[in-house]
Amino acid sequence: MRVRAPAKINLALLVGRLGDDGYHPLVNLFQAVSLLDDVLAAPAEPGCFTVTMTGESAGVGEGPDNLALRAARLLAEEHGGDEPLGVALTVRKTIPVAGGMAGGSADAAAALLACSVLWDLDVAPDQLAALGSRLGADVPFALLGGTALGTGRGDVLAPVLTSGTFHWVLAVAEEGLSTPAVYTRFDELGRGRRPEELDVPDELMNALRTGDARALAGQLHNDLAEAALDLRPDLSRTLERGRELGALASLVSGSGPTCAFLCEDESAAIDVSTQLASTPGVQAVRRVLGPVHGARLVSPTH
Ligand SMILES: C[C@](O)(CO)[C@H](O)COP(=O)(O)OP(=O)(O)OC[C@H]1O[C@@H](n2ccc(N)nc2=O)[C@H](O)[C@@H]1O
Ligand SMILES: Nc1ncnc2c1ncn2[C@@H]1O[C@H](COP(=O)(O)OP(=O)(O)OP(=O)(O)O)[C@@H](O)[C@H]1O
Repeated sequence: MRVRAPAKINLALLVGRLGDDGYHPLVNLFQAVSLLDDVLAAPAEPGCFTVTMTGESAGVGEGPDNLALRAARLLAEEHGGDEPLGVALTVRKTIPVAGGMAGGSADAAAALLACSVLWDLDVAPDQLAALGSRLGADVPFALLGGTALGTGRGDVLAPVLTSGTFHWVLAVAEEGLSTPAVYTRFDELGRGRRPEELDVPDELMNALRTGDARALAGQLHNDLAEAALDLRPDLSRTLERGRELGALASLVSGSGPTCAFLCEDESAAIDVSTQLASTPGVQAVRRVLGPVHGARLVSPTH
């Protein structure tokens, strides 16, 4: 079974004050984009769970902490019944590791879906999402895809209506950033919002509904950007460079350090992407579209 799952961009990320559970209440407007990881789930001896990482996966271990492996084990524990199960997973990564694009979450989501099909388990989508949220706050969105509003830890999702396709350019940084470290710096800066400040503006929802990239550009917002830039001041040069090159807006994706640039159309995105590649600190540039679907099975020949 082969499942493909998308990376995400946070169109709006509003962050409340740290809760007693160690998490922040969020208003998290996600969009899935066409940068995809692939997880292949092949039969293995009962009780045998393995993962092999391929592609751009430097720094990700193949041990018990691997998110795809944890997802498979969790699914077997909770829904596997009495028969011992096993799986040999192979992950092919294109989503940057520790890039603020939920790559680990995409792998976990893909592994949940691939194993549920491989093992022929009767698990409903909302049950998979519930398992996913135990693995990471971004996992339920990687299952759902599209454009969606996340509340709670970002894992309680409601789909959002959009028209057309948005053109994005991504600048992948040379080194990743740790999500907990960015949240900790956010706390140190004392920027947590009061509950009444956790709300998405109507203008943002309207821009998505009408597919108006210019209007959307004026509404993109990430509360974690200041903390990410504080840890990685070099990112401000990348953000600035994208705007100089004609992007409608630039933003840090989630906890960073990937920067996302919204472009008017395909030709503007080609211009931005070709010229951005030479910016110091930028390791790779990717041109992607959003929204795309969440984790889904692909035929073995793809
Ligand atoms: C920054 C985002 O990517 C935006 O979508 C997410 O909020 C992070 O999602 P994630 O990496 O799937 O998060 P998890 O793996 O569940 O948590 C990693 C760490 O991020 C912090 N965390 C995450 C989500 C949240 N609502 N509040 C938090 O404070 C916590 O320190 C947690 O220990
Ligand atoms: N299959 C996996 N793919 C990527 N990272 C994994 C995986 N399994 C475990 N990890 C670990 O998870 C951590 C976060 O990696 P990830 O690529 O998901 O970061 P991220 O995109 O910044 O996350 P997010 O945007 O959800 O906050 C890294 O320390 C990485 O080693």
